Amino acid sequence: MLTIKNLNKTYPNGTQALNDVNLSLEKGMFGLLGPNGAGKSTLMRTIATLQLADSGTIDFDGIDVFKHPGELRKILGYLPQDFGVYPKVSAKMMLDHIARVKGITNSQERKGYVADLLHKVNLYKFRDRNLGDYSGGMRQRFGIAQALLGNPKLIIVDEPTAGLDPLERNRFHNLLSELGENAVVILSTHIVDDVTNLCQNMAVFNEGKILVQGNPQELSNTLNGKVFKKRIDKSELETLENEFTILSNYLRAGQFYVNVYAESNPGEGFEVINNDLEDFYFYCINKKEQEEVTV
Ligand SMILES: Nc1ncnc2c1ncn2[C@@H]1O[C@H](COP(=O)(O)OP(=O)(O)OP(=O)(O)O)[C@@H](O)[C@H]1O
Repeated sequence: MLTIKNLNKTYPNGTQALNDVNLSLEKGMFGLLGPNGAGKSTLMRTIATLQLADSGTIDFDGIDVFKHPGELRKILGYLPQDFGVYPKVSAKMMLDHIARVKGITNSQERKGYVADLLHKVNLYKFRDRNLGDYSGGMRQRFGIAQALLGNPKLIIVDEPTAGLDPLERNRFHNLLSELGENAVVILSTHIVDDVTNLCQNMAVFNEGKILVQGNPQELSNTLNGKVFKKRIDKSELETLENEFTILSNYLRAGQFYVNVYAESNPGEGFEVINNDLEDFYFYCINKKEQEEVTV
């Protein structure tokens, strides 16, 4: 349904944010996972017709997105990374306004539609509260409501859970997971758990490039038996870095650990672990000097 071919973008300051991006997506939740500065927002904004690429094509259900941006906008729902709200306007009034802009001119129809949406994102109770008085999680749910206006076929959400507490994040996840049943949903994030929890399909993205694409569990499984953990003294880290492919270092209950990638047990003190998507993600990012990750 969404096909991106040979997409390139270099900003005037010389930063190459998109480097020959190719992607093919069908209905469902797709996770675009990458570190800060990888180029995720550039890709999201380009798909959402807010900026142009230097070269390449994007096709959604037969619409050439660069030639007919207006056609795409009719079926697009977009929650940008920096989603601002008018603080002195209520959720109900704001959604009503956006619905009118999106062409729902009949006021009775609009009223019912907005009420449905507010129920869906669990904000009906707070419909008359000013958006400026919403919590971060409520604002994000409002953001989803506005992105859902007009039953979009393509939904883009850019780093939506950063800053949400675990409860709000859960609520937000439940809401997002419903969307993938009827639309192509692209979730751009640097939070590995969001992708593990929500997505059937994902790509690791870094330095403007898709490093690998596939099912999160299957990708993670490719490292089975090859990730080893060791408790170390923090001072040993530098030496270990020269010797091994370190995926991550972290604290657990005040103790310092490293996760290492190796074909077989690298030696004393190391134990094989039940590796997860985070290990796979770090593995890909560490391999950044390579064109593509072989799985
Ligand atoms: N308007 C711009 N002009 C110049 N460089 C830009 C512009 N927008 C983004 N960049 C650069 O392009 C690269 C990709 O940025 P982008 O915001 O797309 O990444 P990202 O993956 O969304 O990062 P983050 O997770 O931090 O939001 C970065 O190096 C960034 O500094």
